[in-house]
Amino acid sequence: MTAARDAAASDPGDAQHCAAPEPMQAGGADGGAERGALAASDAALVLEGAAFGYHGTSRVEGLTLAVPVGAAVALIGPNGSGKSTLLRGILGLAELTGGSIRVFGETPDRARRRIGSLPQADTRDATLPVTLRQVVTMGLYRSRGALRPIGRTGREAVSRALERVGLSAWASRRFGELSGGQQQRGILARALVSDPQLLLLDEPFNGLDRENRDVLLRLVRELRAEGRTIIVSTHDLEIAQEACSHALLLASGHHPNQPGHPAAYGPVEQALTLDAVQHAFQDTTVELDHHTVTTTRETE
Ligand SMILES: Nc1ncnc2c1ncn2[C@@H]1O[C@H](COP(=O)(O)OP(=O)(O)OP(=O)(O)O)[C@@H](O)[C@H]1O
Repeated sequence: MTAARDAAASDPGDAQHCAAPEPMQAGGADGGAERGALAASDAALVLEGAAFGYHGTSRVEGLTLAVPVGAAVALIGPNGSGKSTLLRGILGLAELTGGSIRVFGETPDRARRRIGSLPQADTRDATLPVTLRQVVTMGLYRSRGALRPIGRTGREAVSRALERVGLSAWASRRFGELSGGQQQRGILARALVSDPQLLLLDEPFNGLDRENRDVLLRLVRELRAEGRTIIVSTHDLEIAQEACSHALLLASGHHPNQPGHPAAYGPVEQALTLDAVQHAFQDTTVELDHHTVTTTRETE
């Protein structure tokens, strides 16, 4: 295995496998120093003791870190450690159950127009009778509202987004007729159409074939080179090493109902260490070399 995908299939809630060491400080891999050095205006995201969850219950907690503008952060952790919940919290869709959050110095609700997001593939309905172009156009509704006509500028933005992900020729196709990888790129175009400064990508590489994976990897690098900030959750640690400047590792709680917590945060080369990966993926054997990070369940 060249990724933590299989490890992530293990049950994070099994307390026997979760005899975890005390959580490392999120700033442990230089995150603290970085946070101190970053003026609020240089940070795309600042979390101070933040916790996020649902119905008053935290699902991920203890997040104290700053993400510099222009960083690409790989968000890594086993199933249930709270990756999606954190991403939803940044969008203002999961409750802030503790601490504070600032996105470009604002609350998530106020910053929402500056954020583009790609949700997990299994949260989409591909049966809707809409074309790819219509799906991408939906990305403009957040800033303009669904009832206001899109106009020429909007149509051009949609065309540019489609071109960017290499799907111009497929614009009139029904979304559900596209392959999984093309749908993924289409949703990325929807996220890009409003020219966001912060992109939240929830496991965009899951289930992609090599070609679509490479297209997406290239896009992540390009978007970052344009100065956009990206937070991408992934089970593929190679992607973190290939395309990201920073890594945030989340570990599961010690018991099924305990929230996840950060195991490490910082520049990839400092945060993505064997120790930190082992801490995050507690019931797996992890190997790390210059090129690949391999995890294997101990039971295998
Ligand atoms: N809408 C919700 N309401 C209540 N609990 C939720 C909701 N969504 C997720 N959870 C719970 O929050 C915890 C964290 O889930 P989350 O999806 O954030 O983890 P994850 O790290 O993204 O996992 P995965 O890798 O499987 O996507 C889990 O225990 C999950 O059951």
